[in-house]
Amino acid sequence: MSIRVEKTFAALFALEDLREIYRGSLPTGLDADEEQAFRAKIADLKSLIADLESDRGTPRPSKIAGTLDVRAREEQFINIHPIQAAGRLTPAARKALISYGDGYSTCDFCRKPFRLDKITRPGIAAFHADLAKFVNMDQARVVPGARRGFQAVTSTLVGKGDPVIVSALAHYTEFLAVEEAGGVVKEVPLDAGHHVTADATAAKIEDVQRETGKTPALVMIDHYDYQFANEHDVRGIAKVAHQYDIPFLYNGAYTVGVMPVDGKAIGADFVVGSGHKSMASVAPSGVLATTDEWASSVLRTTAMVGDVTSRKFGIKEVEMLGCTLMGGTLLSMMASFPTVEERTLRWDEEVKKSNFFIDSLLAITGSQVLSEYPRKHTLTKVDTTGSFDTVARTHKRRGFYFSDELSKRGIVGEFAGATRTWKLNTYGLSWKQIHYLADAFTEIADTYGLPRTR
Ligand SMILES: Cc1ncc(COP(=O)(O)O)c(C=O)c1O
Repeated sequence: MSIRVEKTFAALFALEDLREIYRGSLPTGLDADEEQAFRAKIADLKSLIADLESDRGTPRPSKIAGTLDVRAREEQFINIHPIQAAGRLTPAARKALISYGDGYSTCDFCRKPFRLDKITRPGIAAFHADLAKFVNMDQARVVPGARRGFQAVTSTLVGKGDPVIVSALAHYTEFLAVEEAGGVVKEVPLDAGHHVTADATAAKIEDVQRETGKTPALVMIDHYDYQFANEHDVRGIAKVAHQYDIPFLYNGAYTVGVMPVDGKAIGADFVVGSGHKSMASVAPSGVLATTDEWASSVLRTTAMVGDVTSRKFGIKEVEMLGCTLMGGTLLSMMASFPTVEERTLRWDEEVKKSNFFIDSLLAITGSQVLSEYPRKHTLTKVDTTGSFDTVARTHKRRGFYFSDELSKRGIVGEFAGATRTWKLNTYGLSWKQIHYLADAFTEIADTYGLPRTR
C-alpha cells in the first residue's frame, strides 16, 4: 500500500466519509496501482462497516472463537463498571484509533532529534507541553499506563533495600514497581475512616528510620484510592515528605483527566495519571509529569556507547526506553484531550450525580456505603448485603438474580454474582441516566418487597 493511499485514508478516517467514498468517487490523480490499493482498502472497510452495523443489535459471537465481539456497552447500556467509566473513548479517539492503529504510525514525520515527544506532525510535541500544563508541572511524558510511570520513578530513585512509603490502600502496581527496583514497601496505616493522614505518614517515616536506619527513598500516595475512592490529604502528605527531604509521587490514576489537578500546588515531585482509566484513551496509556529539578534524573538520556560499533543514542531517555506510545494509544489520548480538559471543569456536577444516586440507594433499607460519605468521587464501594442480597438467599438464581434484574433494565458493569460488597462508578452518566439508574434500583427493591425509607 503506497504511503499516499494510507495518508488519504488517514485524512478520511470518519466512517461517514468512507461511506461517501465507496459510494463512488475515488480521489483524483491516483495511478493504477494506487487505485487498486485504494479499492482493496475500501472493500476491507466496507466489510468492517457491515460487521459493525450488523452488530448494533444484540452482541453475536465473533468469528474469532467468540472472543472478539464488537462491544457496544455505552451506546446500548448504562455501564457502571468501576474502572472503565472515565477511560471510555470519545468519538474523536475512536476515529483516531482507526487512523493510527498501526504500530509506529506516529513516526511518519519523525525528524531529528529522533524522539516521540519531539514530533511536530501530528502535534505530539505540543501535546506534551499541554499535558505538563494540564497538571501544572514542568515536563510530561506519555507512558504505557500509570504503572510504567511508577516504574520510571522507582527505578531511578529506589536502590536495593530502600524503603518506600505507600498507603495501606496502595494499588498493587505500586508494590510491583518498588519490588522491581529492589526496594521494600512500607505501608502507612489507615485511620478509622479509611484515610491516610499526614500525621500517620510522618509517624511511619519515623518508624522506618528507627527500624532500618534509612530514610525512605520515596513517598507515593494515591489521591483517591482504588478500594474506597476516599480522598487522602496529598498536600499534607507531600509537605511531610519534603520535611524529611523525601520526594513525593502523586498517584492521580483516579483524578488526572476527571478533575482539575495542580501538581505544584499539591507539592508533587511527580504526577502520574492513567490514560485508559481517566483520560478517555486506549490502553495502555498514561502520563508521568515532573518538575525541571527531577527531570534531569528521571528523564535522563542514555550515555551508553557500543563497545564494538561506538554507537550512541544520546537523545533517548533511559527510563522511557526511548519512545513510548507510538500509535493509536497516544493519538487517542490526543484526540480526547480537548474533551478531557473541558470535562475536568465539570467535576462538581459529576460528584453531585454520584451523591444523588448513592442517596437513593441508601433509601433502600439495609444498603450501606463503605466509602466516605457524602461522596467526593464517582467511584463508590457499597454494601448491599442487608438489602438486595437478602433476596439472593432464597432466590433460585441466588446472587445472580440481581444482575439479571439490572441487565433486564439495560444496566451493566457490575460483576454478576458478586454484588454484596461491590464497587460502581457513575462517571459520565447524564442526569437522565442517573435518574433512570436510581429508579431502576428502587424498582428492583419494590419488586422484591424490600423496605425503603422513601
Ligand atoms: C490507584 C491506582 N493506581 C494505579 C493503577 C494502575 O494504572 P494503569 O492501569 O494505568 O497502570 C490503578 C489501576 O487500576 C489504580 O487503581
